[in-house]
Amino acid sequence: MVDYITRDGVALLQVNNPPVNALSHNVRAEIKNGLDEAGQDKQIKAIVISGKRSFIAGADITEFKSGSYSEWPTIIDLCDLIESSGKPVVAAIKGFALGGGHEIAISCHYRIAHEKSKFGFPEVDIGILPAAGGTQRFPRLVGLEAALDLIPSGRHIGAAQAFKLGIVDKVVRGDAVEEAVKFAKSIAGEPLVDRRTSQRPVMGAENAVSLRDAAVKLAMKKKKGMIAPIHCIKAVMGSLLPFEQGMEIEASEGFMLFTSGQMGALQYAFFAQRAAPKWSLPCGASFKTVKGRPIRNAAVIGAGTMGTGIAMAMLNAGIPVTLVEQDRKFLDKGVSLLKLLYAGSVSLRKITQDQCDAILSKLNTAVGYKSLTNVDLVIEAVYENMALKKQIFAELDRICPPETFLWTNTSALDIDEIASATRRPDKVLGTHFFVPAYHMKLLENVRGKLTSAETVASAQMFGTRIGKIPVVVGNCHGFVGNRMLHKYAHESDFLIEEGCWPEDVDMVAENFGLPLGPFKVRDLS
Ligand SMILES: CCCCCCC/C=C/C(=O)SCCNC(=O)CCNC(=O)[C@H](O)C(C)(C)COP(=O)(O)OP(=O)(O)OC[C@H]1O[C@@H](n2cnc3c(N)ncnc32)[C@H](O)[C@@H]1OP(=O)(O)O
Repeated sequence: MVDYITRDGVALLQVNNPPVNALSHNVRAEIKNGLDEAGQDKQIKAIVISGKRSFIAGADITEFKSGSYSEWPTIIDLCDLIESSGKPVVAAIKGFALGGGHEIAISCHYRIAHEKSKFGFPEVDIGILPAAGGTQRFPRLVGLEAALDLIPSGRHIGAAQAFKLGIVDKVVRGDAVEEAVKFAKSIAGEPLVDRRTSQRPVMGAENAVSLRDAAVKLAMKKKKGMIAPIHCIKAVMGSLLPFEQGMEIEASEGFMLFTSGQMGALQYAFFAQRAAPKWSLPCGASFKTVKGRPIRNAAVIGAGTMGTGIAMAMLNAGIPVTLVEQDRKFLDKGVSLLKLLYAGSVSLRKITQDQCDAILSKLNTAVGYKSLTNVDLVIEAVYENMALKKQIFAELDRICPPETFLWTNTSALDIDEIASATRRPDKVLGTHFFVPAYHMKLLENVRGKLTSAETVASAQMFGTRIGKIPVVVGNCHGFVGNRMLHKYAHESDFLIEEGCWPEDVDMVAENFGLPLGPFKVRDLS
């Protein structure tokens, strides 16, 4: 799990724990053994810590449930051992240095990073905080302001920004490990006293109160209903005290999170999101046995809210899209809406004007279906009317090549009945997008009784490609998402009958953490 390699006076500890080099208990134990061995070997003058393929993506999240995250040696122990090492320790970072991996990196005396590496503290999104000294060392490395930005937000940053902030000492284009070994040799024997992060002062302390208040305000807006960001902020503020006292504050803030229901729920969601795209069918076919067909180009029928949203989701992923309407007036309206949304993204600086132009260059439009003779996929997104959908599918079946997938965006209609209008029911599937389709992550891929495994595999692959979390569901009224939503909607309606105002119901749901309350969602569709 951790290879120990010696190179001309340098000990290289290379973590090899696929898929993401999480710091499971065995890994921690082997890192500690490697540090001990290197410390005792008189021939070794410096140590490099790296990861095979990628650096370290953090603690092993499964251990927060099992409890073994707190078994000796913990990540706290490792960070202390690394920082107090008498021989220089250099982190060689490629890929991800996240969470506990980032904490290990900032406990090293130097950091050499590949230009494409990524840094972050995503703990907040799984309901905890960087509890291995991250809330204490990070402000000492980058200053209070940057720490209050990056720890409560969980945002990843690239190597260039990490260098600007002082996280990284050198950014390299070539092999970070080779560069780090070379660098480690060059600094062997140099004093380490000013390289120990925990011994540094925190920059920006004079503005502590205003920085804290701004961070709290932002966290309450951006991570509504979540308790972890506030505990992160409190722990970071503890860094203004001497290091040991700050560590105690980190531990007590961390304790409240490690025993919270939110931690359990967010970590359940972390694994559920990764499990959802893995599908299997009663016939035995599964994501392991059946390969999907890549979608090279697509058409969307209907330029309303759903159709334009779906087209945008595909355009964002670089898939050329033809947006189709029966009437030029509706088509123009849809295209204007789509352009307006992209212009909004440019003005909010989410994308540049050049990126916007490149995206829009992949958009074609058509009135009628005649031009759809060379598309891999058509997604129909007209309003929920069975007769209309069947008529469209019959026509698409006549015009599109026999291998073209014909998928329908429906939230409730019977996929088998729609498929019966075609001679290719094996290629028909329901794609239930959620409003706004360019943004919402969930995609229900609804399997009809004759939908083939290849079609399911292709829809799942397509979903992942356009940045969704695709889930295969059965063909029944309301599928899964709307069956759940119906209960939620009924309860919201009962509250209105009992005298609440819709805006009050929305406010409670939003304070709980939902981006939009139930009545605002209904207004959208
Ligand atoms: C008293 C002691 C106190 C100790 C305090 C400890 C403080 C430290 C806390 C932490 O470090 S918490 C963890 C922080 N890190 C993260 O949250 C990173 C999570 N992972 C990711 O964001 C992504 O996986 C990635 C690294 C960006 C890679 O993304 P990619 O899309 O390439 O892969 P995934 O599909 O997400 O993951 C592949 C595979 O790996 C599993 N996995 C990922 N990260 C972890 C992890 N940290 N622990 C355990 N397992 C992890 C993931 O579930 C996937 O599994 P499979 O679905 O393939 O089975």
